[in-house]
Amino acid sequence: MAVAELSPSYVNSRLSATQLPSLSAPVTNRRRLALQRRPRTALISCSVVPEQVKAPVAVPAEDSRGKPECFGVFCLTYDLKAEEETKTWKKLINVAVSGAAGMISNHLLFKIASGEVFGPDQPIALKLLGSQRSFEALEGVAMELEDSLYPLLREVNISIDPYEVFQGAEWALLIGAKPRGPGMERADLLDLNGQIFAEQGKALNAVASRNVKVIVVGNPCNTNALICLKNAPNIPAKNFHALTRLDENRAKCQLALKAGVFYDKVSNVTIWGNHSTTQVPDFLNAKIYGIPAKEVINDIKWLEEEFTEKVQKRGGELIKKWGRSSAASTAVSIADAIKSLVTPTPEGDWFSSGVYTDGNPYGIAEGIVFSMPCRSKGDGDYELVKDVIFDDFLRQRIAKSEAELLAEKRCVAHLTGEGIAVCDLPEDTMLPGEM
Ligand SMILES: NC(=O)C1=CN([C@@H]2O[C@H](COP(=O)(O)OP(=O)(O)OC[C@H]3O[C@@H](n4cnc5c(N)ncnc54)[C@H](OP(=O)(O)O)[C@@H]3O)[C@@H](O)[C@H]2O)C=CC1
Ligand SMILES: O=C([O-])CC(=O)C(=O)O
Repeated sequence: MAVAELSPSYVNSRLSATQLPSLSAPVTNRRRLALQRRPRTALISCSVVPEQVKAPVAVPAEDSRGKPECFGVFCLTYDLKAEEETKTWKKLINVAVSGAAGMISNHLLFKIASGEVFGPDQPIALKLLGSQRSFEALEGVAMELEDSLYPLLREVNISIDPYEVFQGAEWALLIGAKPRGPGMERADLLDLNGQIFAEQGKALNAVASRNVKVIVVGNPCNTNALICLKNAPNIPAKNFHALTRLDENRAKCQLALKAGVFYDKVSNVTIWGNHSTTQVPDFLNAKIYGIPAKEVINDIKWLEEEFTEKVQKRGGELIKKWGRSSAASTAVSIADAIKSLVTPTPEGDWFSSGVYTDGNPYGIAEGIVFSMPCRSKGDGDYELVKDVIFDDFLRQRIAKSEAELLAEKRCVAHLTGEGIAVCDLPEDTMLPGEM
C-alpha cells in the first residue's frame, strides 16, 4: 500500500503529541494544558482508500476552531469513494467515554472500535474524557487505538473538558469515578462522585445530542445516574441508565451452573434495584429452556440464600482472587447493554437496566434510578416489561433496595436541586465489590 506523504504541519503536531515529558520529568499543570490545547495551524486531509491514496491536503485552520483536539492519525480525513459512502456505511456516531484511561475503558474502547457493539457498518467517533492526572495515559490509549487500524474508527479526540468531549454526543458512557478509599464513608463517596456526575450532567445538557443515551457505570451508579439526569433537564430522563447488566450476566451464569446447562438457555433474568449488595436477582420470573427456573432448579433454599448472595457479592469475591475489580466482564456487560438498546429484544425475553422509575408499573417509588426489566425495538429506546409476577420474598427484597436508594437520594439532595442533604444511609449499604 502506498504511503501518503505527510506535510510538515502534521509531523509537527504528531511529534508534540508523542514528545510529552516522561513520568519522571516534572510537568506542571499549565504545561500539560498548554500541550493539550496546543493551537492547530492546520488539519490534514488524505484519502485512505486503497490504491487511491492522494497527497494530504491542508485544510484552513479556521475549519478546526471550536472543535475538540483530534489525535494523531485521526486528524486525517477518511475520504471514501462515492460508491463506498452510499454502499454500506451508516452516518458517523459520536461516542463519549469518561474514565477513558481506566481499566474498564481499556477493554471497552477496543470492542466499540472493532464494530462488535454498534455493528460492522457503523463508523464511530470516540471522544475520550480524562483528567490532568491521566492525560498521558489517555494519549497512550489513543496511540493503541491508532495502532489497531480499525476501519470503523474515524475520529478520536482526547480532552479533560466534558463540554468538549460531550459536544454532539449520541452516546455517553460515564465510567470515570473515584473509588471508595480506606476509611471513606459512603456518604463521602456519594458526595465526591456526585459532584463529578452533576458537572457531567450539566455538560451533557449544554452540548450533547438532545437524544443522547447515557450509561452510568461509575459507582454508586444508580444515584450517580440520578444526579446526572437531574442536572440535564433538557434531555429525557428516560435516556439515562445505570449499568446493572453485569449483575444480570452474573446471575445467568450462576443459574446455568446450578442447572447444569449452558447459559444461552437461561432467559428472563431481572436484576431489581440498586447496583449494591441489596440488589435482587429475580429467580421467580427467570426461565431455563423457557421453563420457570424455580421448577428446573427445584431448590428454593439455594435460590433464596446462596444464589442471591452469590450474585450480590460476586464483585467482592472476584476482587479477593484477582486483586482488582471486574474490568473485562464489566466492559462486556456495557457492550451487552448497548447492544440491547440498538437491536430488537428477542421475542418473550428482556434485559435489566437501572432506569428512572417515574411511571413504572410495579409500584416502585418514583424519582429514583432502579434496575427493572426492559425491552427495546432496537431504536435506542426501551419500554418496561409488564407481565412479571411477584411473591412476598421478591416484594420484600425489592422494598429493601428501594429504601436504600431513597436514602441515597436524600443524601445527595444538594446535588439534585432538591434541598438540603440528609444522610441516613442503611448501615450495611455496600457496593458489590466491597466485602
Ligand atoms: N456498574 C457496574 O457494574 C460496575 C461499576 N464499576 C465502577 O466503574 C468505575 C471505574 O472502574 P475502573 O475502570 O475499574 O476504575 P479505574 O480506577 O481503572 O478507572 C477509573 C477512572 O476514573 C477516573 N477517576 C478517578 N478518580 C476520579 C475523580 N476524582 N474524578 C473523575 N474521575 C476520576 C480516573 O480517570 P482520570 O484519572 O482520568 O480522572 C480513572 O481512569 C468505578 O467507579 C467502579 O466502581 C466497576 C465494575 C462494575
Ligand atoms: O464495587 C465495585 O467497584 C465493583 C463493582 O461494582 C462490581 O464488581 O460489581
